[in-house]
Amino acid sequence: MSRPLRILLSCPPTRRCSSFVSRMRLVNRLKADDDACAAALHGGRIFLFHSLSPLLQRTDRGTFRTSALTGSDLQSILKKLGSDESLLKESVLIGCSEQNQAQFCLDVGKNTVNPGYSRFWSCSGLCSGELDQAAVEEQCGGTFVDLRKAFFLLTSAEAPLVAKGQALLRWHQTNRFCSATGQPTHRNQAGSQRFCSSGSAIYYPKMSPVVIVLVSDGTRCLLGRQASFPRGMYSALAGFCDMGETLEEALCREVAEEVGLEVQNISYSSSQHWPFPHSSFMLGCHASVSPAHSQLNVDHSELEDARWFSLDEITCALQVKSPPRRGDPPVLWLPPPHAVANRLIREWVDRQRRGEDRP
Ligand SMILES: NC(=O)C1=CN([C@@H]2O[C@H](COP(=O)(O)OP(=O)(O)OC[C@H]3O[C@@H](n4cnc5c(N)ncnc54)[C@H](OP(=O)(O)O)[C@@H]3O)[C@@H](O)[C@H]2O)C=CC1
Ligand SMILES: [Mg+2]
Repeated sequence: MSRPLRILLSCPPTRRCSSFVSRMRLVNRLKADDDACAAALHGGRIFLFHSLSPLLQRTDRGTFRTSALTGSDLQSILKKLGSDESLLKESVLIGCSEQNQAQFCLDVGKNTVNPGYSRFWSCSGLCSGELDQAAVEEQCGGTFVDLRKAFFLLTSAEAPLVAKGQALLRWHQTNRFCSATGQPTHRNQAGSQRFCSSGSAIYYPKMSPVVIVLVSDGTRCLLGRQASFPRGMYSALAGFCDMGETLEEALCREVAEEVGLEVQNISYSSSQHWPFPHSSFMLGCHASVSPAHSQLNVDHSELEDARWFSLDEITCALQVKSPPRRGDPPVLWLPPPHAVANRLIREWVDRQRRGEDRP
């Protein structure tokens, strides 16, 4: 039996660690030490997924929150459902709470079937088999909700947690073979790495870098929509970075490709992990064009439409709380508060109100 983690992981007695530092060190240690990570599972909190949909609970106020079980509670539930502890060990580490409790995600749906999933605990095909969704929901008192819906039902504190968990679970489910040798890969206990069984390669979870930019001409901001967006929704321009590009190069290329403009005055705002459709690392920026060079030439193979919007139009759109329904009059709808696009738009509005963005 391992020593209690709090002792194992504490800072040297002469130096007091801040709680942030000790949490980061706890996570780092659990990634490196399979035994410590397996021990942490029992006292940790585990967020359940079924076929990549997170388990949510409805609160008394009708809102939704994530539902995390302790390792021991989950163990009893798994036992009741005819499963065993080896399924618990397929959990992946996603972080650590402010109370220094390790946080994990576990998919009990059909994608978990992966004989030899763990490097240290051999599993037969059966032990990592799918659990019945309705039976798990009943035992846990929650509902598995598609991530696209769940992400926007949760608060901005909880949404990134399930997004990260789903992205990590998805990465494991789609990286079971080494792309160099074709051999199966195996994970460490935390799920922060996969190893080729031939010993020739280590793989780490990946995100694709995406630049997202709100272009301003001083009094208006530029938003575009793809045909696949929900009705009425426009967002900041975005695009995947090409191999070898800087953030600035990717930004200038994307704007040139999509709307035919040359931007200047690029400034970085903030970033976010975006789980849709796969894992992207969104790098949010502002940029500008002069009003004399704001004529759009939209590439309709990329965007259904792109337009300049005034401060009044954006201010009204920020008040719209739900997407327009079929039959409703056309209304501009902006990406929801969790999206970095929304943050860029709000920053632009603030700057306009302070008169900072005008030419
Ligand atoms: N969080 C937020 O606020 C927002 C997030 N986004 C996200 O930004 C992402 C990128 O925006 P989008 O305008 O679609 O990007 P792009 O303008 O780069 O166009 C997407 C196309 O680029 C190609 N592509 C190149 N590299 C990749 C890669 N690594 N992964 C996937 N496709 C690639 C694909 O073309 P092909 O299919 O022809 O191969 C794809 O259809 C989207 O996933 C979107 O969800 C967008 C707006 C707001
Ligand atoms: Mg794009």
